[in-house]
Amino acid sequence: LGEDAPRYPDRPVPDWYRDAKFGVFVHWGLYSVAGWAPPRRPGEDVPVELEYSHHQYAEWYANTLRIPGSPTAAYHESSFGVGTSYEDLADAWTAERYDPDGWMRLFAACGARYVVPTAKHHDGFCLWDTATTGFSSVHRGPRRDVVAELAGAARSAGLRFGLYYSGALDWHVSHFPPIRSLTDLFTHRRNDPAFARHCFEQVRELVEAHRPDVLWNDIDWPDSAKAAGPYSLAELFEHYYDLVPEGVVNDRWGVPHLGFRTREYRTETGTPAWAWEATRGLGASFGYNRAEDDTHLIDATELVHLLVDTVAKNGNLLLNISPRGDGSLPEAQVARLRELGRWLAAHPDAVYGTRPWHRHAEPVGAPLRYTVRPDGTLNVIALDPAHGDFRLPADLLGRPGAHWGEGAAEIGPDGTVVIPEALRHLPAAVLTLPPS
Ligand SMILES: CC(=O)NC[C@H]1N[C@@H](C)[C@@H](O)[C@@H](O)[C@@H]1O
Repeated sequence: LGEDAPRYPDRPVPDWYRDAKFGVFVHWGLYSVAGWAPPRRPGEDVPVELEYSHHQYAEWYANTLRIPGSPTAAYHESSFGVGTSYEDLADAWTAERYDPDGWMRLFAACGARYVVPTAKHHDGFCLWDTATTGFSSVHRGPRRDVVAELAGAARSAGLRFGLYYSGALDWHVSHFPPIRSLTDLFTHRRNDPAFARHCFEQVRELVEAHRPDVLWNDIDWPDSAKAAGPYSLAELFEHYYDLVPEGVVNDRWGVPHLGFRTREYRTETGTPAWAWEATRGLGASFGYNRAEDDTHLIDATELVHLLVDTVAKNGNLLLNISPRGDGSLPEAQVARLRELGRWLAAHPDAVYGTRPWHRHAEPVGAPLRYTVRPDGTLNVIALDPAHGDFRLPADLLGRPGAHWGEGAAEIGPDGTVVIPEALRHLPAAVLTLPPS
């Protein structure tokens, strides 16, 4: 790092974050009004040359719409007529069914411990009462300070409140051709001091007004803010941590300062020593996509397995929900969240407050995952109880006091563990072993 490289703080990830394990991401914005992208089922891919013209992320609508011949361009024209711009949609956004308290009570009931809504996505539309632009939900459309309402509702529901911010892309104040490749993603973006100041001032407004427990920046931050000086990122971090001592940031700022690392639609292979977060939508998009149906969404059992696997690997799961433009929540998405919440409510000690064991799973054999409670109790989580009994690994044989939730477990001399009939319908069954 050159001599003008600023000094960044070195801070541990706070325990509240590591104990929380499960958060809800909320991608809601102007893009939710159109709410369309080419739907994609799990495992389906498109050739790399179509990656951007057929982008599955509906929140990329403003970019995809500008790619000539894209399905989104056709959808836009047929839905809104030739000559209607993306930004014209701001005045069509009424959010008439938006219920911040209802959202947050639902997320808390589904076992989330923190929530991260989008304050500004790549389209540049701000969801808070900002002095930096008139392109906001206070000046246009809903005419509501969405972020303020969500912050109040989240904390009333007992949730930690974080904010997503698009630090690299703001298509409202940039004038590039549409992004059509990964190369464009890094060249069609502003890095100039004026933009760096714009981003600094926007995030400072959010920090000072709402003291977010998480600052979730996306993609990168303007390069000119990465040297020492006014409106620098180092100054912004210092201000943030002064106001929010238990605050935590992610790893997408493009500087040698991070809190938790992020994996988007991906997982870690093993158990990293550092705190990390797996994030994904319930379908293939973060923003609402009206073209998605039940068959495009992860199913509830897979969701439980995703959470358990992530936690066993020292991660958190930040699971996204995509409200419609009117503020209602897609029923199929809510159903999956509730199913996950039911499992979590029955097995809280298998997840919350745990830390990884020395291995997260078995290399071969029954699909087991391990987590350790603060008192040293080992949770042996069977991911597929319907397929019946499994064998305890050798290093767990003979440990006394094995228990299922309600009763002692039956373990044969060869380690065979009989899964009680009553547990075989669950997405996962939890056997506990007292500290050895
Ligand atoms: C890996 C990466 O930079 N992803 C950017 C991606 N992040 C998602 C959480 C959504 O907000 C996408 O719209 C965004 O482009």
